[in-house]
Amino acid sequence: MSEPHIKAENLSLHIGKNRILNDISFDLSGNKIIGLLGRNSAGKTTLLSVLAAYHSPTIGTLKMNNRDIFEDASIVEQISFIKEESFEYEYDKAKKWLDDRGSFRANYDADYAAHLVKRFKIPMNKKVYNLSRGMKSALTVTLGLASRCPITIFDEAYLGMDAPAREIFYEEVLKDYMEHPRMIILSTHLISEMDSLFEEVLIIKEGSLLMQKNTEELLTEGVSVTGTTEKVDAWAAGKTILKEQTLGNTKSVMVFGSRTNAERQAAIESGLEFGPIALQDLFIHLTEEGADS
Ligand SMILES: Nc1ncnc2c1ncn2[C@@H]1O[C@H](COP(=O)(O)OP(=O)(O)OP(=O)(O)O)[C@@H](O)[C@H]1O
Repeated sequence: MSEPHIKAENLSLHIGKNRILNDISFDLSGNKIIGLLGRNSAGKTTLLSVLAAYHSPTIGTLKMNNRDIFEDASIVEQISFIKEESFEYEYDKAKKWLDDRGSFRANYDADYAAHLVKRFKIPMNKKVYNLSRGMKSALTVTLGLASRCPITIFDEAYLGMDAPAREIFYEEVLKDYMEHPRMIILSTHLISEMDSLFEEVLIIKEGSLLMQKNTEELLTEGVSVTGTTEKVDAWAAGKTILKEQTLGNTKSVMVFGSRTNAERQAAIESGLEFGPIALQDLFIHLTEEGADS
C-alpha cells in the first residue's frame, strides 16, 4: 500500500440531538506519529471511531487514499483501532484471544507479539476477563503494535497501565515505528509523557478542530517572555497572550503566534528573556474556556 493519506472535509457527527463533531477538516499524510489532543469530552474517541469506520459522518466526507472509508471494506482492514476494553465477558485465555485476533491481520508479527508479552509480563494463561486493568491494556496494545496496520490508532491506550508499563509502550511505539514506518495516531490528554513522540498534532476542543500543526512549528510559536512590566507589555501588545503573571515590577507572559527572528533578537537586546513553553502548557492554555487561538 502507498503511504496513507486521510482527508476529512467538513466532517460533522450528530448522535440524536447531540452535535458531537462539528465541521472538522484535516489532511493527514505519510507515515508519522500523530497526537490527537483534547480535554475530557472534546470528542477524541468519537473522532477516532469515525476514522476507524465505526460511525459514518452525518455531514461531510472522510477519505483514505481518495476512497471513502465507509464504502470500501478493504480500507477498514488497513486500520487498527485500539481502545480500553472492559472484557467483562471475554472468557478466552489471553493467548487464544491474541492469536485469534492476530490471525485476521495481514501484517501480524507473532514473534514481535511474543516479545511484547514478555516485556509487559502478560500472564497469557489467564482468562482475559480475569486480567488486571493494566494487563488488559497491555494485551490490546500488544495486538495493536504487532498487527502493524498501515493506520494504527491508540485511543488513550495507556489507561490502566502503571508508569513502567507506559514507558515500555512509548519505547515500543517509537522503536517499532522506526523499523516499520506507518501512520500511528495516539489520543491523549496526558501530554507531558508523550510529547516527544508526536511529529504532528491535531488539537480538538468541544467537537471542533482547533488546529493541525507540525509539533516543532507549534512549539516555536509558543514562547514565554519575562522582563520589566513596561517592556513586556510593549512587546506583547497585539499578540495572543495565553497567560500572564506579575511579581513586583517583573512580568512574565506566555504568547502564541509566529514571530520573526529579527523581532525576537530586538526583544532580547532590549533586555527581555525568552523561554520555551512545553506542549502540555500550550495545550492547557489553547484549550482553555474562552481561549481563542
Ligand atoms: N453515543 C453517544 N450519544 C450521545 N453523546 C455521546 C455519545 N458518544 C459520545 N457522546 C458525547 O460526545 C462528547 C465527546 O465524547 P468523547 O468520548 O468522544 O470525548 P473524549 O475526548 O474521548 O473524552 P475523554 O478524554 O473524557 O475520554 C461527550 O460529551 C460525550 O458525552
